Amino acid sequence: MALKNINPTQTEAWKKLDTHFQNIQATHLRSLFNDNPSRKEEFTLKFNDFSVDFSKNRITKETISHLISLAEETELKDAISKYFGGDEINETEGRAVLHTALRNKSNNPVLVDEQNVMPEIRETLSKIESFTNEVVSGNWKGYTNKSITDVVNIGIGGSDLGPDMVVDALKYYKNHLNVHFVSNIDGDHVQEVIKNLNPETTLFVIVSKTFTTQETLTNAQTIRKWFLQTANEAAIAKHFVAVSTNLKSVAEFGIDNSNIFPMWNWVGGRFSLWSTVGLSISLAVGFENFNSLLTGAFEMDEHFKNEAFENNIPVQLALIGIWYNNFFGSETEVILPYSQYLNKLSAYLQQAIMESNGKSVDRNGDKIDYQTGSIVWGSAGTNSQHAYMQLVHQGTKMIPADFIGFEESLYGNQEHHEKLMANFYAQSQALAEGKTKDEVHLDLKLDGKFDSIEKLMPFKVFEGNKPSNTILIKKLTPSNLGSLISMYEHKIFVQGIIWNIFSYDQFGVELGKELAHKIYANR
Ligand SMILES: O=P(O)(O)OC[C@H]1O[C@](O)(CO)[C@@H](O)[C@@H]1O
Repeated sequence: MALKNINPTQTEAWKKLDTHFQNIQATHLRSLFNDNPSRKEEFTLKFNDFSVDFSKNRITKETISHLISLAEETELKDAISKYFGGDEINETEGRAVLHTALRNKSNNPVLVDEQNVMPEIRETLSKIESFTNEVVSGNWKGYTNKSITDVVNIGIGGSDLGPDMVVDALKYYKNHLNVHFVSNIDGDHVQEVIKNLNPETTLFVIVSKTFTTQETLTNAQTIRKWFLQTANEAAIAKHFVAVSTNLKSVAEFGIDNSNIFPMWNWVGGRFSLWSTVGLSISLAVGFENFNSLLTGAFEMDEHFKNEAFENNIPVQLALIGIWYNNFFGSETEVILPYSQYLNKLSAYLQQAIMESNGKSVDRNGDKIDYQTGSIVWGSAGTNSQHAYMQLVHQGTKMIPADFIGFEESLYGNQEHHEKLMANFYAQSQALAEGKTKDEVHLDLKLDGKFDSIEKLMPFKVFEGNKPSNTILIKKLTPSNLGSLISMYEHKIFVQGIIWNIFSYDQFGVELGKELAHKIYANR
């Protein structure tokens, strides 16, 4: 069944939000906190090891209630059941959107065209498991009978960003295999990766859902040629595996049938790390950890599917994002994980969010006259503080922020962790509260060319009232990482539903590809 086609700006809730915005836009977060000493508790939602504090947002209970009405009027509930139920909600490509089935740990079947896809998913997972065990244990031998030491993932976009981000995020859980990523068509990228590798002990995982992507095929061919300088064709079977839906083209590349890891059309590239695209993750951290990642995602799926909107973390994140995007006119969001392990999270989310919701026609094909997908950026704190946070604190733009932090560090270096978390809390507090003239007076010393405190004052005052979410998680485990990624995936879904767009195609990237092919052919 098709998704409903409802213009959000024509809903009653939108009109109420418009009026409510006029009333609340000048209200300062300081006064919201002063007026309600239990604001933090009232605006915090808990789930497993997660505690998500929404209190530093420019919202009241009334805002939330209008936003929930917006979700109801745009029939989010019906959309959620179509999403999980395997309906063809990717209508422009005629496909279901079922990355959630890949981590379905329940016994419930998932039907695509009336066929339960769970047996096939489980079979593929066991193929990932046995292959991972063979390689990690050293039983899998290369063409000179040596065990594998290095793995190279060759892919781009969703066939690179997800595995690369997760392998980096779970570095603490890694085994002895060195995992590398080649994505850019820039020949220097591939050269830098292979220059120190030994073909006898390297496994290449070619990841391409379509197996037509110029970057991936070019890099794979270059690596194949490099490999064949020292090995013969028969050795390819021991060193090249592929992940794809296009089994014919993979076979033509010369990859052994038993080395093909299938994936499915109903998994979007940017949501594919849970599928065989996650093979490099499983190789890097072992199948058990990969499976925990899936379980964590599944638990967030269940929360999202079953929890009432007012207690539903992805729904709240999405609604508050819409509040800033469509009423305050914010154009960007910054993602600030206070963990070096998550430094690549925002690069991953850029594709997930911007490729999904960067759309300007609605589900009816009509031009949209309201803002859709946000521009997403960010990197690990505290480095971000010494780079771009000046603009977030005192610039002219309102940039909602997601602070992501962990109660425990992995190596337990308490002094570092306490300093890290002091910064984590300080940033969101500074953004929310700012610093008033009176507070500046108390500690102002005259600097530079200024001969009076009054003249220096404007530069030292912080307006504050800058919103943020605080996502506090007990510890960076594979399972919690799975929940975190799944949380953002569902935020994307909810926003796409409310904006009345199709989130699961990406035609916007095709024109550039076509032109590049033409320019190359006519060079
Ligand atoms: O896995 P493939 O088919 O090589 O595609 C790679 C990427 O290209 C895109 O289609 C966009 O360029 C992404 O959606 C996808 O993740």
